[in-house]
Amino acid sequence: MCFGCSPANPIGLKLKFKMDGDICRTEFEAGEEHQGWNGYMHGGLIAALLDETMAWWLWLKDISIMTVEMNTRYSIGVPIKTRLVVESWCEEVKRDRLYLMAGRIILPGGKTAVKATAKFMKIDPAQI
Ligand SMILES: CCCCCCCCCCCC(=O)SCCNC(=O)CCNC(=O)[C@H](O)C(C)(C)COP(=O)(O)OP(=O)(O)OC[C@H]1O[C@@H](n2cnc3c(N)ncnc32)[C@H](O)[C@@H]1OP(=O)(O)O
Repeated sequence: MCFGCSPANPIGLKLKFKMDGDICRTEFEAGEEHQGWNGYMHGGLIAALLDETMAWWLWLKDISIMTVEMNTRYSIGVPIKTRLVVESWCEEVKRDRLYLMAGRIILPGGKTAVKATAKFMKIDPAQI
């Protein structure tokens, strides 16, 4: 029951993903329960949004992976009760096992609030 994407997880983000060319995209609106500072989304949950969106770029291509490293650059506070667009893409594949991914959160109006890069390692699907 994935915290990011399962429709059955009562406290999950219930994200749904679509590929658009080589971009994986989802939308999310944070509520009061997702706050850190008043009015703004919690940074750890922002990282979860990006982790999940980068992971789904790979899942949608039937690649079983786990996150092994992630870096997040928070440039603008992410307001709650605001429609966010989250995008991910693949930048490089090393030795057919390590996927260097990137993602961003876009605010209404088009500004990028948060950027992330991460490494995902291909695993045996039987491991998960
Ligand atoms: C229905 C749909 C649901 C869909 C549901 C979608 C859910 C998505 C969830 C989001 C994704 C997550 O958050 S996943 C959860 C968070 N992540 C984790 O818990 C991962 C924990 N880590 C692990 O379990 C392990 O590290 C593995 C299995 C990933 C890899 O272990 P391993 O197979 O033993 O690999 P290991 O020997 O360590 O490393 C292999 C090679 O990669 C190199 N390597 C290792 N780490 C790195 C690194 N960060 N950067 C560079 N290189 C690295 C090593 O040096 C080594 O090089 P060489 O010696 O070969 O030269």
